[in-house]
Amino acid sequence: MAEHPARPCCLGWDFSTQQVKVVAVDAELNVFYEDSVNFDRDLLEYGTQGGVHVHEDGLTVTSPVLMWVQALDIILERMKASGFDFSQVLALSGAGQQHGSVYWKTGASGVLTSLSPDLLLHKQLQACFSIRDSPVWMDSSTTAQCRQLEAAVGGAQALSGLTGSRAYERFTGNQIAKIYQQNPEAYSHTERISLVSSFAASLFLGSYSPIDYSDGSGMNLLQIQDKVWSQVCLGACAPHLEEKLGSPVPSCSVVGAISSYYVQRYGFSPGCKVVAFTGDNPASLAGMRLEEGDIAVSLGTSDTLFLWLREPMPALEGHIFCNPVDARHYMALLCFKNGSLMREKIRDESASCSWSDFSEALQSTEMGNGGNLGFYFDVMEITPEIIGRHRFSAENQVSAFPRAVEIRALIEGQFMAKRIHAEALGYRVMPKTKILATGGASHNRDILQVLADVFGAPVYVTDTANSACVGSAYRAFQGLRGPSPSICQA
Ligand SMILES: O=C(CO)[C@@H](O)[C@H](O)CF
Repeated sequence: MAEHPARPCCLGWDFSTQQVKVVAVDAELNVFYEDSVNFDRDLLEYGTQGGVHVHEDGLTVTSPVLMWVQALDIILERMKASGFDFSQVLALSGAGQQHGSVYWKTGASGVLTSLSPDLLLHKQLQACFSIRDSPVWMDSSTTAQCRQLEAAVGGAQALSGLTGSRAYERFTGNQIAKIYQQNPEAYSHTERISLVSSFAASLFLGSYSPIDYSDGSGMNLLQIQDKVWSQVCLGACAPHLEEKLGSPVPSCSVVGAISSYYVQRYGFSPGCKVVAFTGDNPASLAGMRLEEGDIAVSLGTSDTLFLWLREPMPALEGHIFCNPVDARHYMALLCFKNGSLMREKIRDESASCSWSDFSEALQSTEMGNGGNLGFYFDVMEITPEIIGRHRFSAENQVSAFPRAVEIRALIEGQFMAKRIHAEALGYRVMPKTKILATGGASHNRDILQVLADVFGAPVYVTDTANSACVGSAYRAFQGLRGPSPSICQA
């Protein structure tokens, strides 16, 4: 086998909804290796669609936890077969789809700490989970538990002020409450509850990894200011929950050295460090190298805004998480369901299905659209909860606009809504603000010009395909540097 030159690196993992992915990043931050296992394509025996099972009630959505474990086995075996030099891995970190949860059965820690290097992980962990089908972020079956939690803390705004979000069905505390209420025996046989991120870190550690502040902010359980579990929220969800969760840690913490399983089976260095894993969106914020005052706008099927905040103002819309890069700061996520599908509908109706006609309409109309405003929600919007098309001239509400006015009204309305909701969460445009645009619509310069005009800031286009993985590798390097008193300790 040709000798590869030594190339010290960090690995970044992403345990996402549809796949497990890994990148290797060298000291110059170049990605020189990547691989992925797609659950639907490569693990047919689990029968998932989009990596999940949607249950008959149409609300419950789960993923088989052993599928995630087996995907990791496949990637590691492929890396080994390709001659990847694991001894050069200085540290690793990773991301997981947010809000999903893993339930380790009583006694599982004994298996995790004594893994045999002669066997694959999924063969050894078969009996380690009290819940074999983990609830994931697409689940919306816990509305009753959401109302119970909000009532326990004094309402939706009170919960948002405490944990960064009002109660959401996908948030982990509500999922745990449902399992406790509907499957108390499984809950009583659970010794540890992980997020997908800390579950993945546990596989590498060979012991239970703590939950990090940033992903823990997506549970409706963590007090985001004090960075401790909220006793009133824990108590409202399930008994003895704090001991099952363990104590949360700063996101850039080194949580331990890699398990001897990987040293003996794959040739990792015994000194390889494991840095706390976090949620996919916090990891993406790191991967996009966002700084204070910056915004990342993902213009896809739904539009997602990533904000870096110093002084958050928790609201009933959007989510505030502890910042994964600087524990003194925060990040916010705003999701808008009426994104590209809405833009495509108006393109078809008012620009003859042509993006070039759409662009010409934006070029032929002035910023401010002569005082005409439009808000377009053909599906029930998340932010805020509203549906329908609403048009206003400078004088009053109207039922239609000329074609070119309609197009500018759509785009200006979408971006003004983003700025208004961002500022409601405490975001402020700063002189150094950069806007990073990604996703389909970021290929249209005329749409980006409106984005720049609305925010009064320069717009840069970025590719975020690997952002969660690459961000995780960056965070592994950050963890290696050791806790900077200012930014790693809250
Ligand atoms: O629910 C979400 C964020 O709150 C999603 O972006 C998941 O993190 C996707 F995995």
